[in-house]
Amino acid sequence: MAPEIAIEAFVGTGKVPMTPVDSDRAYVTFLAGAGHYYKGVVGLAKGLRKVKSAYPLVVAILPDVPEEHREILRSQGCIIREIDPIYPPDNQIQFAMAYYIINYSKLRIWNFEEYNKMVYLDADIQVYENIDHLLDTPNGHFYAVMDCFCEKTWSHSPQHSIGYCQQCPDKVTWPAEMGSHPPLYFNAGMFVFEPNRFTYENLLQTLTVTPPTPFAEQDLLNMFFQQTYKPIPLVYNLVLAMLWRHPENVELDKVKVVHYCAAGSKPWRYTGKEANMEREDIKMLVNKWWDIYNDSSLDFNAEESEVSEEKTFSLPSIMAAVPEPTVSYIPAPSAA
Ligand SMILES: O=c1ccn([C@@H]2O[C@H](COP(=O)(O)OP(=O)(O)O[C@H]3O[C@H](CO)[C@H](O)[C@H](O)[C@H]3O)[C@@H](O)[C@H]2O)c(=O)[nH]1
Ligand SMILES: O[C@H]1[C@H](O)[C@@H](O)[C@H](O)[C@@H](O)[C@H]1O
Repeated sequence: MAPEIAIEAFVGTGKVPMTPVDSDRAYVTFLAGAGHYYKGVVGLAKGLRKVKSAYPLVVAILPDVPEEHREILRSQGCIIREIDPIYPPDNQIQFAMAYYIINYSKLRIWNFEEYNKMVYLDADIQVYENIDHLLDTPNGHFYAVMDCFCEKTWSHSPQHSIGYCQQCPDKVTWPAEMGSHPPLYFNAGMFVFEPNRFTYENLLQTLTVTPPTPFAEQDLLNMFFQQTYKPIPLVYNLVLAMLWRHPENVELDKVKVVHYCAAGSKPWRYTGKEANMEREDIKMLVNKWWDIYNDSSLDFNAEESEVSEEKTFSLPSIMAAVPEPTVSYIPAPSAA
């Protein structure tokens, strides 16, 4: 049976609010390392400007991001929020990608209590239509898009082993002999959440007693928010593999948010040589990303912007009052 998708709240009219917006709402992304992901954040900041989002983009940033990258992000109007890394308990585990270990640090965003509601977006995401209405969704739920289990990064999973995917649950049904049906599982590249200190501490506490698993913080978040998770339509996070795995579920012209997560699809690394990367729809989406990235008319203009500078400058003083709970640090492999 197809799962219930929470669409009633999505009245996205395409209209952009003209009145001053709540300063306790924002978009947030996460940045680690000295590689090229900062380009993703630049692209995202420009993409949000292009769709006339009324809310700022906060960047949860790890200490290993070089100063010149931080400077570029500031010059693009991003609000830089320093975070410390978070690592899971020590364990011999093979992550789906070795660098996923660093993604546990994303959990710090629950501590951004100066915001009541945020939309999290990975740096390899681009927003092509205004999605500010996601910040009007009723509180008390964790909103995200259901993932697909068909790519080989999922080969560790029982779902993948029998060819089951929640995107087409009737094609291969879940066999009774494999136990109870697995709960719905979301992709953690995009989600709507409420920062909250209690949730934050609870998440970190849960992490200390949860052995790491292949999809790192994505698995942890799925477990933690299982009861409050509400699936939202895939137009809010098109995981690219959906294009070749479940084309019948995708209406590309309606997609608002594209997630360049398929192997070889990150626009700043795209060569077209990896599997599926020569598809016309992929080429079109990669070009569309570059068009925004290269569009200098979308560069941040402090005078035109209504993003509150006050907020930018008041952050350190707010956060100075909030001590970070202790977690263990270990060196992480870097993502190219
Ligand atoms: O060196 C890095 C690696 C990651 N990131 C940040 O972490 C995010 C997640 O990394 P990927 O985009 O490479 O991850 P995928 O899209 O392949 O993976 C999926 O699984 C991951 C499991 O850790 C996360 O949950 C992620 O959000 C989800 O989309 C990036 O977008 C970026 O914001 C960096 O800044 N630098
Ligand atoms: O959640 C995962 C993740 O985003 C991976 O990067 C991608 O390869 C998978 O297809 C997806 O299911």
